[in-house]
Amino acid sequence: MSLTYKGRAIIDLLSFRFDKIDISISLPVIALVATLLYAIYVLLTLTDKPKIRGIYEVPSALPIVGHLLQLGDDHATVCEKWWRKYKHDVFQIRLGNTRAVVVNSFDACKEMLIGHQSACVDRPTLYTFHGVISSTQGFTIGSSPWDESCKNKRKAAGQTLGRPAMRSYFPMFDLETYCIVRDLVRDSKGGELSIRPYLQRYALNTTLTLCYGIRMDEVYDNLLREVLEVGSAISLLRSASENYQDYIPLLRYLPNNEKTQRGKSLRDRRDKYLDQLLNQVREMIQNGTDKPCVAAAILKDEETKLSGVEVSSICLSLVSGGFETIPGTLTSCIGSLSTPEGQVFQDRAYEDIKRHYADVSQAWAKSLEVEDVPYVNAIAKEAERYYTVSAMSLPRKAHADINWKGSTISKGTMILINAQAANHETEHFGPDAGTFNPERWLQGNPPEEIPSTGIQHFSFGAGSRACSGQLIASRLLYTALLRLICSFRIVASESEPPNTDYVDYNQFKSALVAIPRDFKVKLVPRDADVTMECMREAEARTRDAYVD
Ligand code: HEM
Repeated sequence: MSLTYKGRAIIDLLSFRFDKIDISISLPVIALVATLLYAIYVLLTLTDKPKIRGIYEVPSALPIVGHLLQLGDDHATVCEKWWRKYKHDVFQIRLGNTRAVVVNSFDACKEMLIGHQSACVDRPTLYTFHGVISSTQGFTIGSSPWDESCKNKRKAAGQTLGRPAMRSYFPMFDLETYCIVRDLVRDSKGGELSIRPYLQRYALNTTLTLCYGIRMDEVYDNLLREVLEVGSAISLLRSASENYQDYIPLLRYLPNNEKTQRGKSLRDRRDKYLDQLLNQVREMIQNGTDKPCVAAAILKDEETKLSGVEVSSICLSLVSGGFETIPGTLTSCIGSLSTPEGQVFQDRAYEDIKRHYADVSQAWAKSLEVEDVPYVNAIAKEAERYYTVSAMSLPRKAHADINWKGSTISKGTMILINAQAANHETEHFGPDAGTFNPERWLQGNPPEEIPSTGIQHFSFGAGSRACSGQLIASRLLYTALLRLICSFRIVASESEPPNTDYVDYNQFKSALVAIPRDFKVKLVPRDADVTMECMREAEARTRDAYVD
């Protein structure tokens, strides 16, 4: 076969090059350049932990950034897609220089968080959140590495949030849920409104009362809005996609580092209101008007071995633990209940409440003490599952080597729990896992709760670092839902309806805790006289309970 003119020219060119190169000099040079290039590549792909043998690594990581760009804003959804695409429910990825193991399926989350609970009890420390923002008030419990101080703080928080303490909070639950209904009645007047601000005040007042014995009566109180704004901005700075400098150290040294500056400014604003709250407690102690609360107990030196920073950290943990998670879950739950399908659930819940109690007034009073209306419990549990407000939970770190099906996840490796993926796994929850359906938790007619065996969902995490506020959270959800359902039929606005997609309802997917998109509802009174009577009773019960 004869070569074309072009082919011959290429061969000539190649042979010319080879003829001219002195092989004896060029080989070491080529080897050196190759080694250098390889060394640079290794340097740019270096991680805190070496690749874990036997655990699938998601392909196409880039030098320096690893998988950060591919993960985008919505880590939970992207990781779920990778699980389905590559058919590995547990895989490893690179967040810049940090190697992380991502756990996606229900069974794998359970195995990791419960089966290996003592080995994954640690939390990672991040440059911006731990180094900049938390430098003055200490780490919150949820971001503390597993050490003596963390154990003490968890113990102290456990006493405040545990079952025995719950009884003393009945007046607070009563007052705060009464105030939600009171202000909704006052402000709705047949029109439409956004319910989230009322629920934010509810959650924040609860934790401010526990920590400082202080509450705010106004939905748009300045201090209240400042706490919420700063808290949300900090939650955003904790996310990997918003804050590459945590994983790409070089970025920390850029001049005019905007993330560090923002972190410092948020820290200063937070210090200011925390000091203000603590000073108010000091003043109340001096005047003899202080309420039983974490800060007063510690300031009065009542049997505590905690340092000043630990006290701030506990208060901060409780305030930040509840202020977005509770309103996020409740607001989006109300969104689902307000749709035409959701209104059926509301009516059935209302029937169930009336089945359990002689009248609505008794249901209001008892909702503080027990969660015994199955339909309301089912709605709360479904809201927790469906709207997984902390989609990637709080990051964990291996405290010891973990033997994961024959592979070793070495001590110090970051572990990410994809709670959103596990909570919507069709293999576990059935084909309607992606639908808001409280009745999945019920059986029979009249409805009874299906007896719960083991872990129900991963919205509160699980195991040794599970949410410390779970008990109080479920009471807060239950009481508010019961009182709202008894008082109103909640109907979605036609012009500003809720987004009820379990991913898209969240306007900031990169934040640690979801912030639901705005929507409006119309509140149709079920029986205005009965609601008025319930409010009068609650007002009488809670009068003088807490200062404003
Ligand atoms: C619907 C409401 C809530 C949700 C969905 C929620 C969710 C979570 C999650 C996912 C974790 C991490 C668990 C893990 O790593 O396994 C956590 C930790 C924590 N939560 Fe909650 N939470 C809620 C309400 C609350 C409330 C009301 C408080 C306090 C008043 C609170 C206090 C805490 C604390 C202190 C931790 C840290 C535990 C630790 O690291 O040892 N949470 N929460």
